[in-house]
Amino acid sequence: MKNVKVVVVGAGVVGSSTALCIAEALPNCSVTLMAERFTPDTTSDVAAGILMCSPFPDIPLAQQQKWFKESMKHLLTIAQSEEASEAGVLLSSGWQLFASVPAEKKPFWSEFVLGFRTMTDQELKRFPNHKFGQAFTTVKCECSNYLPWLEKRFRKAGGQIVIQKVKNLQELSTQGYDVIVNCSGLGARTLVDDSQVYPVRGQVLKVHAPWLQHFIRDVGGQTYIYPGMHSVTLGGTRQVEFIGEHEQADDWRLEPDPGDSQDILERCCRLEPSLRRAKVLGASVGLRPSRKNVRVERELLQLGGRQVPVVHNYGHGGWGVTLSWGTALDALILVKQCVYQRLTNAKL
Ligand SMILES: Cc1cc2nc3c(=O)[nH]c(=O)nc-3n(C[C@H](O)[C@H](O)[C@H](O)COP(=O)(O)OP(=O)(O)OC[C@H]3O[C@@H](n4cnc5c(N)ncnc54)[C@H](O)[C@@H]3O)c2cc1C
Ligand SMILES: O=C(O)CCC(=O)C(=O)O
Repeated sequence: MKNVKVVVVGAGVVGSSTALCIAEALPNCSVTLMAERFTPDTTSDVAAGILMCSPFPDIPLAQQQKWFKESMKHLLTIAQSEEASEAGVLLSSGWQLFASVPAEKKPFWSEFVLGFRTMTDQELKRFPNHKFGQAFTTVKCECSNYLPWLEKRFRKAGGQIVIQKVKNLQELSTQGYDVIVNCSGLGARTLVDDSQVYPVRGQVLKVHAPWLQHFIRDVGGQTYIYPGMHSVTLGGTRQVEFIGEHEQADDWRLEPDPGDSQDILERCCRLEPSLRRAKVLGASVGLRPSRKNVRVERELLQLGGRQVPVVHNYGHGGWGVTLSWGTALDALILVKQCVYQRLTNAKL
């Protein structure tokens, strides 16, 4: 008999990873993954899925390093196993370029990717507009494969799937859930009334260019070329304005913009001229669930006449694939605390 009912709201890469971690670690709990949209209709399905990251300003770097390291370890294990093709997880090598020499010559995650080094002058020659570059091997995670793979593993661990929009957390309490895990991404704006989460629109193109084997990322220019399993992803856009030092975004358009597509293709062709002969397969748009700092914490809420613990795990912005497994493991620790409290209180 399953003694504690846990519900995870949200089936993007963050919710699916979190639900799987809980289901595998707590076999005596009943775990339900509930969402309005599943793959292939989530923001996560739009992601290029490359493991890199920009830091969040107010979260200790050591914690962010741990998240990166855990995700990398998990995905590298898959990439090096016979599951790699089904899970859509592969190694990806290439270059990250800078127009001028950056103050920080190494990102905070440099020791967790493979073979991180500064590019040689010889390598930089083909990029005359860039003065500095880094070469390394990271992981690329194709969410169109990875999300169904996570879902399959979740079901195997005894998890249940429910397709449903949650109007408010009270209804989950009324349905008898003992612990609520909120992985609703941008949906947290309405679900938990968090106006700190905002959409940052991103558009990408998929092209057929099987001759490309290396990624190229222009850090300042928002331009990237990521060869993958099925196609090459070209990006990107980051539709956001700065009001003073604060980002402000109100672009909710989900349909691809032909002007953006043209601009992306132009920028990518400047970096990699062979793309002029590539066949464009399509364009897609996602709204990054951005927040100054990702929220991984728990609180106790009064819902429908009883106190219910809620664990939050949302607001990963442009780096949700990268941080998904690391933050899921931290959310699991918080869920374990809630379950422990629930069981010890129940005995009193
Ligand atoms: C163009 C683009 C490229 C990107 N590339 C990368 C990359 O290379 N690497 C990387 O790390 N990240 C990348 N990202 C960022 C990444 O896509 C996001 O950080 C990630 O998808 C966030 O995952 P999530 O699970 O939090 O949100 P989502 O994928 O948006 O999932 C949210 C889930 O919550 C559900 N939900 C919301 N509200 C409710 C509700 N009220 N009731 C029920 N269900 C609800 C939704 O239906 C959905 O299932 C990219 C993003 C974009 C747009
Ligand atoms: O920025 C990148 O290079 C990777 C893609 C991404 O994370 C994004 O577009 O948000």
